[in-house]
Amino acid sequence: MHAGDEEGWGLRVPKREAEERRQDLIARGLLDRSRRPRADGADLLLPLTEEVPGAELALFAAFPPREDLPRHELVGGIAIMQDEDVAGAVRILASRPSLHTVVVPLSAVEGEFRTRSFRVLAGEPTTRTTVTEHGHRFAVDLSHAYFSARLSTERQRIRSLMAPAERLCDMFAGVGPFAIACSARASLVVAADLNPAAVSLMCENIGRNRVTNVLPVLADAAHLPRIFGRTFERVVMNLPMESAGFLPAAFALCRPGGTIHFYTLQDAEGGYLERIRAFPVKAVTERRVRSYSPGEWHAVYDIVVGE
Ligand SMILES: C[S@@+](CC[C@H](N)C(=O)[O-])C[C@H]1O[C@@H](n2cnc3c(N)ncnc32)[C@H](O)[C@@H]1O
Repeated sequence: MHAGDEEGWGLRVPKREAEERRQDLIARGLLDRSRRPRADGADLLLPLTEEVPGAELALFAAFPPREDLPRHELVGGIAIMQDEDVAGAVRILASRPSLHTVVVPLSAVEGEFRTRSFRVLAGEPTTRTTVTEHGHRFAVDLSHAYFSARLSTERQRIRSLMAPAERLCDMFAGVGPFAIACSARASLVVAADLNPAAVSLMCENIGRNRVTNVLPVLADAAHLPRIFGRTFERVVMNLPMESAGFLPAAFALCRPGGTIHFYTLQDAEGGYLERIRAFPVKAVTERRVRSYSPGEWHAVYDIVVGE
């Protein structure tokens, strides 16, 4: 026991399941984020905000107050800081047992592959980590392939819209998070990307998640209609800077009555409606996904394809 340790309810979980169980407790509002999980042999005790079935009383240390830490974003076991602050990075690393590395970006998200370069400020010298999202585990490498944890709600939204046994085409699939999140509802998911590193990580993720109906394709999305024809009930286009140029390919892939989810960056409500209505469209709805910069946001247009 250490000075400052306090008794509270905890849930004992095997260490190898800890990240998944932690996410589940977060989703149910039961994880006490003010206290540090405690290792006990092959188990981890996760601190709880209240007693739940199977909980036990244990001693937990308090985390240093979060407001004292420099701003950062978490992707799996990696914290991405905004500024190059080595002392701050060391404190961030010590603040959570699940973290292995703290990095700072050296560039914006750039190039055809939408990647960034990073400098490691603390911890293991790697940009590779594992992200757990709604029961799936994704291998990601921040400097070699695009991944954004902020799109997890959007992935679940698309999944919830799917009818059983749909054929889905993810035109810009990255390491496969949309494709794999939606695979349980689909008969077939074709998941394409131009970046060989992204497709290689996607293959790893297909294996890790024991998914058997995702077809990874290393290809330019513009070529997909010639390979697969107009065979899909749903098409995901997540290349927000340049998706509009691929609308002809998306309409050539999506069957009448099917839906295209067109993600784009815009600075005016309905900014892309005119371009979309140049195609056969039965209905279209628009939503804000997240803000990008002052006056600009990522939007998604859900387009029901007409005859
Ligand atoms: C914004 S990322 C989205 C990745 C993924 N959908 C996700 O949410 O993590 C866009 C992806 O499109 C890929 N890409 C860019 N141009 C492409 C093209 N012409 N055809 C296929 N993929 C492309 C990039 O390599 C990148 O992985």
